[in-house]
Amino acid sequence: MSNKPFLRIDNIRKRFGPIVASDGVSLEIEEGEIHSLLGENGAGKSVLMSMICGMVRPDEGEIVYRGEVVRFNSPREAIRQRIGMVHQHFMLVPNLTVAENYILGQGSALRVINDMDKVHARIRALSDRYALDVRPDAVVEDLSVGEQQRVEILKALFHGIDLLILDEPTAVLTPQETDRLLSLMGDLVKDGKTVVFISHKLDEVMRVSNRISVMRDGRVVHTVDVGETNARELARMMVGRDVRMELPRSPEPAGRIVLSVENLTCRAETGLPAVRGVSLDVRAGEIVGIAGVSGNGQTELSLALSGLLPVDSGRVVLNGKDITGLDPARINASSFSHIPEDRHKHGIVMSLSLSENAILQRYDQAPFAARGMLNGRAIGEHTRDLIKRFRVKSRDENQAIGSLSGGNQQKLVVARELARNPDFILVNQLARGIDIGAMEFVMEEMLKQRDNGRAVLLISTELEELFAICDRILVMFHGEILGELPPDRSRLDELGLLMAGKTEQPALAG
Ligand SMILES: Nc1ncnc2c1ncn2[C@@H]1O[C@H](COP(=O)(O)OP(=O)(O)OP(=O)(O)O)[C@@H](O)[C@H]1O
Repeated sequence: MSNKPFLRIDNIRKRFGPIVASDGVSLEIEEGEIHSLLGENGAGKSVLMSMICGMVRPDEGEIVYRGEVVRFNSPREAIRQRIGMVHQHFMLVPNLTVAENYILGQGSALRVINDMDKVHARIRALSDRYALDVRPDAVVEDLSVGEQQRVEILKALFHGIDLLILDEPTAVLTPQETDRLLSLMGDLVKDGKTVVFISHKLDEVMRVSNRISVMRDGRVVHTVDVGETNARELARMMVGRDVRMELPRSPEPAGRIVLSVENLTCRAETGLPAVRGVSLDVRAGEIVGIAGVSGNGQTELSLALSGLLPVDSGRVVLNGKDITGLDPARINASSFSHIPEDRHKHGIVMSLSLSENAILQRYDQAPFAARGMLNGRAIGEHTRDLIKRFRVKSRDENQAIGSLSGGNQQKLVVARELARNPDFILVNQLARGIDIGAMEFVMEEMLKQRDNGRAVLLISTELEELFAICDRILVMFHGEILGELPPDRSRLDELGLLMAGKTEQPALAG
């Protein structure tokens, strides 16, 4: 490694109106290292990476890359300088092939068509070299989430990047796919690439990093070598206190059936079958988990339960009452809370304030409304209480929710839904994007709900989330429930196999 750092971020400041996202942040990335970036929700990780990738311009400070001050005006300019980022939400065009995605916007169609053989050959060579299993002629929408992520990574390599930024890449992967990604990161650095890895999962960060930086309040407050730290210390650096990794649980037996799903079938928006005869019960005082790789019908199951997707056949019964096919507002009013997978689409209205979002389903009910008028004081008090209890990082309750960091938006949705005191809580991705300190708190709140006799159905791709709070875990694959397991970490491999659709061990030869 040379004396000059590969990438030096020097005293960068970035404000959004009164909000300080980067408060004089400085960071050095060395060539050939895996550098992880940790920090609480709203600490400023995404904004910092967006500045390195040309998506956001800093107000002050310098980015020095390979010894030269750089100012990127677009991601394309950053890619030209060999800096690429794989975002949490993939940027691929679903109905095009892998190769077509890679050459989008790359010069004249004629030249590209003539070069298509070369493009395919280059993709195959890179795929072989890094064992990525990417076929250049595969259509993106036919691929699983894990495969699409490999397509995104290979795209960055195809463009010849030397610095790869991965933003929470393991959030949607099975344990097996996560192992594979972590070892790929190792192979990339062996070939001289440099990786920045953003994650809230400390075990992964400990496994792959050379160095780890922790951000707080828009600054890097610690940079440590991996050999000199451990997960517990990292958690403390992030959150400023000890974080409990295991949550105590009371052994209360479950009570009456609150939600019963009988042989439910529905189709995805594309018209293809998505949920194929799912039956399950959730009882008062239990948390039932549904594990699975995303794209196996979980989205449609939760939308169908909450009235957001038509049901083809089967029944949903809540508190003994058939709610199948009711409109979402009526389901919402029947003691049914929903923490949705896609909070932007189904959870919040980005342009509205925190207050307005806090009472979205209850704006016409006491104490928030009386005689047809909104009661601003009651709404304000309620919202401030949610913000305080769930530590939603925000200026005040009148701020637009769209300007909060992703994790803080999620905290407000969870706070709102739990405050409604429902009998049944449907959760799809509880802690999506939430940092570990907040996750501990949110999980404790879920366990309190359980202990107070609520029934919870928790759909998640995060196994840690499921193991931490579920009483039993169902595994969903291709629209069906393939099996049930206790929340026992020693059976992680079994769970991973079920998530990949394997219900039986292969027969022994002979
Ligand atoms: N476009 C914007 N307008 C206003 N404020 C913004 C904007 N983008 C980011 N912020 C603010 O900047 C701060 C840092 O946000 P950032 O998204 O970088 O946090 P983060 O560390 O990535 O958090 P998370 O782990 O929740 O993703 C937050 O307080 C956020 O509200």
